[in-house]
Amino acid sequence: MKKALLPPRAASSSHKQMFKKEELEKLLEQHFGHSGFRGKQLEAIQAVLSGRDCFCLMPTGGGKSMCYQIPALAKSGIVLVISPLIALMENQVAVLKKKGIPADFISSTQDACTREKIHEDLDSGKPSVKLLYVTPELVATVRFMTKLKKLYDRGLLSLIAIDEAHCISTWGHDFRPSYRKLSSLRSQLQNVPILALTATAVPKVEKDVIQSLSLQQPTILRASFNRANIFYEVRYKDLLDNVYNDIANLLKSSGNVCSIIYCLERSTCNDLSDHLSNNGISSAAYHAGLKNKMRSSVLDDWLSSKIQVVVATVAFGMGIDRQDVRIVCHYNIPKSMEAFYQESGRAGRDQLPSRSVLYYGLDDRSKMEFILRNADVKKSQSSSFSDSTSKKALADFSQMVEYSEGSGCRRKKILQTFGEQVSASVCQKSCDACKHPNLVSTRLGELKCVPKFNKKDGPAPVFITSSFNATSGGGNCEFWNRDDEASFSDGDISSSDDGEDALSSLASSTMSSKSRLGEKLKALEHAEERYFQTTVQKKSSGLPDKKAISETMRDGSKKRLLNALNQAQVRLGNQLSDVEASATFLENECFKKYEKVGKTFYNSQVAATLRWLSSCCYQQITDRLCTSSSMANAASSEERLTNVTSSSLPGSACPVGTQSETSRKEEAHENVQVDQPCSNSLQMESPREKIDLPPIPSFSDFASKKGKERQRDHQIARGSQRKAGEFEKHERENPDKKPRHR
Ligand SMILES: Nc1ncnc2c1ncn2[C@@H]1O[C@H](COP(=O)(O)OP(=O)(O)OP(=O)(O)O)[C@@H](O)[C@H]1O
Ligand SMILES: [Mg+2]
Repeated sequence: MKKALLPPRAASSSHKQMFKKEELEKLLEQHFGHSGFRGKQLEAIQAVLSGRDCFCLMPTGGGKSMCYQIPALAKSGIVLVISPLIALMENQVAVLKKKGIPADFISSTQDACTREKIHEDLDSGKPSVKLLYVTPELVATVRFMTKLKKLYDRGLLSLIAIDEAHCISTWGHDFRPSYRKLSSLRSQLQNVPILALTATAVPKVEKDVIQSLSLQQPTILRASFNRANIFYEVRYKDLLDNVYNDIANLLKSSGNVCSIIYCLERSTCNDLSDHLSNNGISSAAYHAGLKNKMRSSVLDDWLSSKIQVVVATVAFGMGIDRQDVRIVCHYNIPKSMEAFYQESGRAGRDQLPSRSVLYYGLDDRSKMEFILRNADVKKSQSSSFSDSTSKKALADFSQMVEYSEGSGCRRKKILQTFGEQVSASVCQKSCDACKHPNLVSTRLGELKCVPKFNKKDGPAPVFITSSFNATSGGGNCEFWNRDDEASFSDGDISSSDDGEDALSSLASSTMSSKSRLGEKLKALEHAEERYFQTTVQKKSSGLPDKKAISETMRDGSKKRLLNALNQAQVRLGNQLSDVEASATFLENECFKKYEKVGKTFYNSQVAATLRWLSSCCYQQITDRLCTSSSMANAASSEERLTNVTSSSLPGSACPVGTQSETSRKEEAHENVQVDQPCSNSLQMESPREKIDLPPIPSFSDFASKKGKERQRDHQIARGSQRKAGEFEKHERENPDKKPRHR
């Protein structure tokens, strides 16, 4: 049956209704229990209620949602809220419903029946819903746009609010291609006011948002970005004995308060979370490598205070709305001040005193610079990404380096980055530099004595660890995730009706990373080569403390080797007699060889061994591990190693160091070692017997071998219909095992 149409939309005067401050305050009090408006809330609300477009810049936790929630209560009709994440929508709708405010969201995660009910309500001519949350993908579909136009024609659309509006700008730190599709809203729904909300204050982003959305003479509101309740602090990893312990102590001494620790890599999240749990701190890891169910349960546990600490990658991002987060730590330096501001801003949303602690490491700086320099490989397919974007990313990052390495007020630095000129008194001693200026400058002085301090423009140290998988674009490092919509899990963004778009962009993005793989490998190889040439040759006598290999690091390596050995067992279908002892043995090999030259070389050797384990055959492993009897000696040899001084290291029962050193890097290193003061002690570790062991492949050999294997698999798959059928069947039966684009 055809639904009765309401008269054409109410006169535009209804859009220009004026509301007094007192009336709006009453709504705020009645529905939300707040006594007064904050920041620019009142101005934003009055602007949109008077029918004007509005661009509203307010800090994280500043109360931007209220700018569209109050108008929804003040006026008839529906406020359409466009939001980037389903989790964010679900959260807000649940809170509003609890308060008795009619709100709903439409997403692919709902069952058909729920969605149908919402559509029926919208079509009814008198919808009960006041706030309707949708994703940008849904807005871009013809079906939904037709529905919106109908609402508009009936005068039932009172406001379009675009939350996290910076996602529309490629200059922002959270660009989402789907936000681009919102640019047609203005022309399709001409008289509805648009409210763009963001906490990203870079002037270029502001301009871009206003232009992209075609906002008409918008009211532009900018609140101060000062988060006065957050104490900012930087700790220097290179000056700490053990960063994990430092974090554990920080959390314990703060009374096990609600905290978030951001890490760059998934493996760090797991390791650090384990460490904290072992130290009696209730914590869990959260990253994209976990299954959806696991992630939801971690999030639920954290939101309900079952666990207090989440150790997460940036996957734990927008929309996390727990009010009482007291500490936000960054275990690795973020890529930009915008990202840092957003992430640290998740602390103290209840306005109570909170802390931001950034752990700054010189290796982290080099690593991030390397990633940013090579970011165009990952993003080459994006039309809007170019070389200059990579330069911009490096420039943005340099602000974080200045923040960390500067002795001035941290708060001032943050605010200045966002174009806010502030007086010296703004901080009120609520950052480490203002509160303990002498201590901060002493630490900076010590930092400058760390040898790698001045190596700013040099090559990045070798950091190709097991968790940095170049063939998948650094799959375990979630640095790119927030920028790469295709990388979100099904539950994060709406698949809506334009799934094909998402699929094609996924495919093209995968293609691009493959086609640029050679380039990336070259860059990696080049960086390694230069590193070995410059750093190793420059080495003078002695090993500075900071290069020493700690027990924690050794334990971490053993764990990684153990994992790799377990994976190798699964891959080869063969069992090793004692995997733990094998891992200990392999770690010992790395340690004995590189203890004298420091952790970078040690890490590099561990990484090479991990790569080797992922591609070698069973015979090669057993050869390298000598015999099972030698293995038995490994554990006891390790005990000895931890207790003896470096100069008295005994030779191992196994022929460590006798393998043919085919890795180019290792050869280079060995050659250089001849001139090193430590070479003698390394030579002391001469083998008892000579056995030719299989080579450890260099990173590029490893990657190209993997590439060839993939190509071969592909050809086989293409050549055999039957096999392809089987593969598809397997994929259907094991949906969870489908490769993710991450
Ligand atoms: N006027 C107010 N008085 C007191 N509390 C308020 C007021 N306005 C909003 N809040 C509270 O502040 C908290 C943060 O609000 P909101 O989630 O809207 O912030 P936001 O600006 O959207 O932050 P983000 O950028 O992180 O999304 C909420 O708990 C909200 O209830
Ligand atoms: Mg918000």
